Amino acid sequence: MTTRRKVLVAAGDGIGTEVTAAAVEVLRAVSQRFGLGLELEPALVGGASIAAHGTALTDAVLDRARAADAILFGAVGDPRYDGPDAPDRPERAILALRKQLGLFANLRPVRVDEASAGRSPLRESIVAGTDLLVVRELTGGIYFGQPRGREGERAFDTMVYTAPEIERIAHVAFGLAMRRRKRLTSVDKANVLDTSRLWREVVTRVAANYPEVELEHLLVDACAMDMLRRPTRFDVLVTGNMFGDILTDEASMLPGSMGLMPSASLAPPRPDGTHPGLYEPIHGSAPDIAGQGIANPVATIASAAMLLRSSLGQPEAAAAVEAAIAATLAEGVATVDILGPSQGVSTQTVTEAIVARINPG
Ligand SMILES: NC(=O)C1=CN([C@@H]2O[C@H](COP(=O)(O)OP(=O)(O)OC[C@H]3O[C@@H](n4cnc5c(N)ncnc54)[C@H](O)[C@@H]3O)[C@@H](O)[C@H]2O)C=CC1
Ligand SMILES: CC(C)CC(=O)C(=O)O
Ligand SMILES: [Mg+2]
Repeated sequence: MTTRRKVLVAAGDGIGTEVTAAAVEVLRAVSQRFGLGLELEPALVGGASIAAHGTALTDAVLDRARAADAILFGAVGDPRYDGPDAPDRPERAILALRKQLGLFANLRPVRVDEASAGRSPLRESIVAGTDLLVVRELTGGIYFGQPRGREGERAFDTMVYTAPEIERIAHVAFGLAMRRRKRLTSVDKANVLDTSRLWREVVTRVAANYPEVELEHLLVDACAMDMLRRPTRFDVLVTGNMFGDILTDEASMLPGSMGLMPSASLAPPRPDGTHPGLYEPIHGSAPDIAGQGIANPVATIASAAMLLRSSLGQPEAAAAVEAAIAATLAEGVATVDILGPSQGVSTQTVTEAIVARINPG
């Protein structure tokens, strides 16, 4: 198998820089322990790139992203560039990377383990045992549809999906369901939207290739409710770009924090079976806590584990990182979003505890 090892590290803004620095420490430790020879190359994106170059994503960084074996991404978003006169919007960087690199499949696992199960008995009784995977279509839908624009007091966006776009994400989701508990929930708004009626038709068609998978269709509003009422009933969910974005922020409250939610954004596989991919926590730059050293680094470190497995073909190294995260949380070492201000520790303390478990030397 080809040795893949060049990782572009695009930290971005706000807590993106803090949680990415933590994941880099972990990648260095795992590289040392497993002799991976990882090359970690920093790159400016988002507000940091606007400040330096006037644009959220330079062509040079896009070229480096194309050439890398994988990308570790923090988060973009900076209130300084929210206004109408801003030279660019930081968020354009992540949207452009997804589109330009063809990262159409966004996998967002949600697991509730002992350590993160709710701290109230009622909550624990609902969420314990949750193990679901949201497969979000990432390069189509309303975030990319044309036309879009603003005409004075009127603004518009367009939701577009084509059958081939739906078909390929459906195949990814059915394939993953086959390797899990063989249940797939397709989430749409077919009672209102034409794009959703096509979505439902195409997913049903693709299902014929996977007779062992039990398929159900669920409207997105009902899904939002059931995600909180009975999350353990879900195995794999497949949905469009915006619904997947919203449902996964909601799902982060099952383990208890956005800071526990990793993600992988994948392009079609290479001949050796690995995928070009971008790996990022599902959260944003969190300006409300940026600079305080209290951001939860677990989502980004768990994203780095996904990177090792899916883009670099290093399942043992990935498992070592995941085991170190689980052991650290189980021992009660966690940030304030999990344990509250009196017991929560800093980003650095959690990171050091994870690194120490990977590389005790
Ligand atoms: N992929 C990306 O780069 C994303 C960028 N954004 C951008 O981030 C900026 C802030 O957006 P928000 O709506 O505030 O969403 P956010 O995800 O940054 O924060 C939402 C809430 O969760 C908390 N939180 C998030 N991550 C955390 C962590 N690791 N540890 C502890 N607490 C955490 C924050 O403190 C905040 O209270 C915006 O500019 C938005 O556009 C938002 C989502 C994804
Ligand atoms: C810029 C946004 C679309 C990013 C986001 O919220 C996400 O991907 O979860
Ligand atoms: Mg989001």
